[in-house]
Amino acid sequence: RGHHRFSNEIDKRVKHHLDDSLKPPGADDDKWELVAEEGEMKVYRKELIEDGLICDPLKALHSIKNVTAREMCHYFWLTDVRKEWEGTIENFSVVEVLDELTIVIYQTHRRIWPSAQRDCLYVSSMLKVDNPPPNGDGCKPYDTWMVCNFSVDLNEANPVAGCVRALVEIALICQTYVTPPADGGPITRDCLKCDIVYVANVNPGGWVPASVLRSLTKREYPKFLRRFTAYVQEKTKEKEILI
Ligand SMILES: O=S(=O)(CCO)c1ccc(-c2ccc(C3CCCC3)c([C@H]3C[C@H]3c3ccccn3)c2)cc1
Repeated sequence: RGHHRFSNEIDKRVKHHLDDSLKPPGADDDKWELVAEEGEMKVYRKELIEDGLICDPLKALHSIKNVTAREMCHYFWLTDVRKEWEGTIENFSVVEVLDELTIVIYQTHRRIWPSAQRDCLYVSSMLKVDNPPPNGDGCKPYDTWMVCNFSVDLNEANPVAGCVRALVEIALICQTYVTPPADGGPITRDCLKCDIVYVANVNPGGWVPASVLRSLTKREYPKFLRRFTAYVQEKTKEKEILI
């Protein structure tokens, strides 16, 4: 991984997510509200208003079979396939390449009537976590990968006129669990499980009706997690295991 002007910022945010985001809700004292539950997927939210804007933190836990942490993060980070699973952005472009796993993305979101359209400009970095904190239930993950997306204030070349800049601080933290086959045979996809923690802190950057935004997030995050995880399972099922 190359060193660049955002390296220290990335390290700081990765440390924050490992110290804070990996904890399951309920471990810490603050009140997470379960807003959606479908099978292994649990989506939590906290109500938070900053400067009069709805900035509700979101934390989702999920566990999916047959894929690795690296594969989940790879397909989340890779812009070539972004449109295959991301249904709420209108357009995006890679503004800058910082190293082989770190880029800057500019994207516009579909407008939410009656508020103005939003755009985001953020660093997106994928990395393997070398020394993950031990998790509660005792069994050690095979490996831990993360994608960190956070807003930066750069002079975007040609922002879409009329957009209000939303600020994002997002992490996808994935851990692979491998159950070797009893007969000592090779590891196949049905030996794999990937536990996911997805955290999203989005500041809308300006006024959006509270009821509209809250019902949108309550619907869109579970939909995104359902669609994205199914996409990765489908995309990898005939492929060599990337671990
Ligand atoms: O995980 S990612 O990095 C994937 C790359 O795209 C990500 C996910 C979500 C967002 C985002 C940005 C803006 C908004 C709002 C704020 C006011 C108007 C738009 C929302 C709210 C609306 C919620 C939402 C949740 C899930 C999907 C889309 N929409 C979410 C940004 C990045």
